[in-house]
Amino acid sequence: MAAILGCIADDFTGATDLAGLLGRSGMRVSLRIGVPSEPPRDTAPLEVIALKSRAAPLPEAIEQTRAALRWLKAAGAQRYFLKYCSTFDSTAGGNIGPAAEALMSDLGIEQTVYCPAFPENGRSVYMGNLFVGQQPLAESPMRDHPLTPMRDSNLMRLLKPQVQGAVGLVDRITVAQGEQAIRKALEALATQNIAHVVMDAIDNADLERIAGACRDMPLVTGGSALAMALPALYRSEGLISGDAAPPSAPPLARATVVLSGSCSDMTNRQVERYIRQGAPSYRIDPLEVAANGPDAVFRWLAEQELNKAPIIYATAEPAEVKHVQSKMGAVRAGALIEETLASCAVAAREAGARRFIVAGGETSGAVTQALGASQLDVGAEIAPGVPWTYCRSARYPIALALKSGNFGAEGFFTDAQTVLEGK
Ligand SMILES: Nc1ncnc2c1ncn2[C@@H]1O[C@H](COP(=O)(O)OP(=O)(O)O)[C@@H](O)[C@H]1O
Ligand SMILES: O=C(O)[C@@H](O)C(=O)COP(=O)(O)O
Repeated sequence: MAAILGCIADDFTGATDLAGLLGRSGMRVSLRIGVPSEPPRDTAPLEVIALKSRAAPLPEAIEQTRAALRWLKAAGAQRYFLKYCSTFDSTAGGNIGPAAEALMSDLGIEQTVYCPAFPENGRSVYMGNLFVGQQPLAESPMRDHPLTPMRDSNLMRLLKPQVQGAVGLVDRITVAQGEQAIRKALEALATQNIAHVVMDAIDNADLERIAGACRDMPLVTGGSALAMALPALYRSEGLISGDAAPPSAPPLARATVVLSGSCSDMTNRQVERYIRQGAPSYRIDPLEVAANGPDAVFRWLAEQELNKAPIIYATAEPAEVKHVQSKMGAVRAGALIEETLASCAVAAREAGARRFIVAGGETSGAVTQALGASQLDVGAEIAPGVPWTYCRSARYPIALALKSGNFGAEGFFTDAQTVLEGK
C-alpha cells in the first residue's frame, strides 16, 4: 500500500515515540532507520523515517531532511509531518526552523504550524509558552541538557532566529473554539504573510481540533501527540482502511544490556533506582575514556552474565556534565560517550545480548546505527511514547527499547523487561 502520511523524525527516540503513538490507531506503521538507500517497497500507510539530525551541523541536518522528503514522496506520501522533541530541543543555531523551511520550499507551501504539546507526558503550550508539567520549559531540568540546553520557554522567541519567514500564534482561546476558528485564524495570519504559526494546546482535545483544522496542510510539524490525531482523520476521509495486527516480538534469548547516555533528570532517577535494585553496573567516566580508551568497560562487559541485564551508563548530574564539558567540550564529550556505548552494544550482541534498552535520543541513534538496524517493527508500549521495537533486518533478530531522556517511570528499566516478557 502506498504511504499516506510521511513522517520525518529528528532523532531516534522521537521516531519510536511517534511510531508508537501512530500505531495506537491500529494502522500499519513502518519505521525506517535513516533514509533508505533502496527505492520504496513494502510501504505502509504511515511511514516514519528516523534521522539523527537534531544536534547535527545545520547543512547535514537539512541534507538528511530533504533526502527523507524525496524518499517519502517516492513512497506515495500525500502529507508530511516533521517530528521534533516535545521540549522543542534545538541547538543555539537551531535545526527545527531551517528543516521546516527547507521542507516548505521543497513542497512549495507558504505556511505551516508548530505544536510540540504532549499532554500525556505533561508538555503543554499556552500563549506560545511551553510547559513541562507545572514548570516553564526554561525552568525545567531541560535548561541543563548537555547538547540542547533550553533557556527560553517561548516558542515564538525560540523559532524567530531560526527562520526567514514571520512567526505568529494561534492561542488557546481560538483553539478551544474549534476547527473552523483555527482555520480562520490561520487564513488571517496567511494574509499577513505569517509563515510559521505556533499553536497552543493543553490537552488531547486541543490537538484533535488542530489536527482537524490542518488535515489538508501538506506539512504539519510538532510532537508525536499531534500526529497521533491524524490517522483517524485519514480513515474518516477513506484514505486509509483496514487494521494491522500489532507485530509480535521475534523469539529472543533473554540476554539483555541497558545502555544509558541520557543525563536528563528522569534518567538519573531511573539509573539510580535500577542500581539500587541490584543490577550489575558500570559508570563510564568520559575523562578516563578520553585519556585511556574504552578497554576497561569492554573488559567489564565481557565478565557479565547478560541474563542479569547489566547497565553501562554515562548518565550524570548537571554539575558533573558541566565539569566534563569544561575539560573536553560538549560536542567531543557527547560523541565519545555515544561511540563508547555504541561499541558496547555491538560487543554485547556478539556476546549474545538480544534485548537492548537504551536511554537517550542521541545515544539511541548511535547504538541503533552501530547495530546495523535499517527497519523496526513497533511493538508493545512500555510507557507513553516508549514502545519496544523489533529489528528483523539486522544480523540477528533483536528487540530495542529506545527511551527518550525524559520519559518513563522511575522503574523503567525493569518495566521494559516485564513488558517484553508479557508479564
Ligand atoms: N557524563 C557526561 N558528560 C558529558 N556529556 C554526556 C555525559 N553523559 C552523556 N553525555 C552526552 O549527553 C548527550 C545526551 O543526549 P541524549 O542521548 O539525546 O539524551 P536525552 O534523551 O536525555 O536528550 C549525549 O550526546 C551523551 O553522549
Ligand atoms: O517528543 C519527545 O519528547 C520525544 O519523542 C523525543 O523527541 C525524545 O528526545 P530525547 O529526550 O532527546 O530522547
